[in-house]
Amino acid sequence: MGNPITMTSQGLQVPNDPVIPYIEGDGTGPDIWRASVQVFDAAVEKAYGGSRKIEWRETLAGEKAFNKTGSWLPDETLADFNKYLIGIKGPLTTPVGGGIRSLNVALRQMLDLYVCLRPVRWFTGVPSPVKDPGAVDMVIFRENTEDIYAGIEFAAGTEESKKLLDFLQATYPKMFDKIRFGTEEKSGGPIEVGLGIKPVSRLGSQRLIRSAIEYAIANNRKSVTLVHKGNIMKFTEGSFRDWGYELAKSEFGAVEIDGGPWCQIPAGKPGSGIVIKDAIADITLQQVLTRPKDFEVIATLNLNGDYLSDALAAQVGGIGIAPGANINYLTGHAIFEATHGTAPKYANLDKVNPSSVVLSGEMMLRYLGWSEAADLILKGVEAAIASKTVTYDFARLMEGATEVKCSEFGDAIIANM
Ligand SMILES: NC(=O)C1=CN([C@@H]2O[C@H](COP(=O)(O)OP(=O)(O)OC[C@H]3O[C@@H](n4cnc5c(N)ncnc54)[C@H](OP(=O)(O)O)[C@@H]3O)[C@@H](O)[C@H]2O)C=CC1
Ligand SMILES: O=C(O)CCC(=O)C(=O)O
Ligand SMILES: [Mg+2]
Repeated sequence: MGNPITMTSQGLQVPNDPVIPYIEGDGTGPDIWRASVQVFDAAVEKAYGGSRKIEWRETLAGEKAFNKTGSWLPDETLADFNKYLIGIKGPLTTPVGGGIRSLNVALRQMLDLYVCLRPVRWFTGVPSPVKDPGAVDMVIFRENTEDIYAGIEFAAGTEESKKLLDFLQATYPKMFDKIRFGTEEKSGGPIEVGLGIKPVSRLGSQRLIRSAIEYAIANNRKSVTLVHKGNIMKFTEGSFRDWGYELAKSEFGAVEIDGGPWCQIPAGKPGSGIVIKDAIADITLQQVLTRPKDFEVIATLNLNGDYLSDALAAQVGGIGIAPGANINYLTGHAIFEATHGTAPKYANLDKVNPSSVVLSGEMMLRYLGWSEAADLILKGVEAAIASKTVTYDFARLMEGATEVKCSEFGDAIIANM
């Protein structure tokens, strides 16, 4: 049966038999879930000898939901995550161009999971394209509810896009002039311009950056870097940076160093010594490679965070080992999920690396306060990799490795706990 996790003024209240909803996911999702859930159950059993147990509750989304109910994201699924607070999911397909909008993004927005937390660290022995992967130890805080992911888009040639173009022409003629092919005259025929809106708010930016600074304080990190493209997108990404510095000063007492805008939390305050700095997104993508030690906690907008998390994962072994969480620290709601997608060409082959979901589960157990079980998962993953018993993605880059299936890698983690 199990009991729901709740949130009170004292924080998360986790029973010994919490109900945790899960979505298997599309593509490789079911293979990965089968391997991962065994690892979670084994870790909890070994850590607590039967006094604690997760009651898994399947909840539907994606293709499985559509085939069973005719809805891609049934109301019951949202109700489950609302009621049980904390869940875990596999990847869900999003078609490119037309078709349904992202169900992954929809869940984050509907539950207001404003932090996308993606830690990036290297496990000894994992093959990497960089010389010193151990230098990569970063935690990305990606804003998860705003930016162009808000989904306010108008397809070229539609009545909606024409209306918006007409509005812009009438209200902001100078700006409208910058739309290169925005009139029939300029395009030499029908107007075909897709339009998108990028909302970025002070509240949305600051709650994300606050979480990043609080994380840096709680985890003894040395810096928080605000990553943005504020030189070009001045009033969205530029404001994100400005609001970040403003918050660092007003809430954490940071003071400017070297003439600003970088600032530092002074002696005598929690987090003393932490530097809050900023970097423009394009050079950041170079510098996380060339000077990874300069980056510890990164706070950034939705799209930058999406790009950065896959790029950084490559340095520590790829998205087969890149966990994540979507969290609202105020309500306690959280959905844990891998950084990768459905990898459809490998669906039902029992082949891919389950580590991203396994380590997302490790994050979930730690979030529940079940750190003994979380530690066992880390131990199992580390030892399985050290014994070079790995899935195809690592085996193809490792000398002397034994390639195992997705399910067998799960077994190897359990055997090494
Ligand atoms: N949160 C979510 O649910 C997400 C969903 N998606 C969706 O997934 C679909 C496919 O996206 P796509 O861009 O192809 O990206 P994917 O992440 O699904 O796959 C890209 C490549 O990454 C590697 N890879 C992915 N997962 C694993 C794994 N578990 N183990 C080892 N290697 C892995 C594979 O590389 P190789 O070919 O080298 O073996 C794979 O071909 C899209 O519909 C997209 O919208 C994407 C991201 C997140
Ligand atoms: O929703 C999707 O399909 C893609 C999401 C994604 O790439 C991500 O969250 O990293
Ligand atoms: Mg992504």
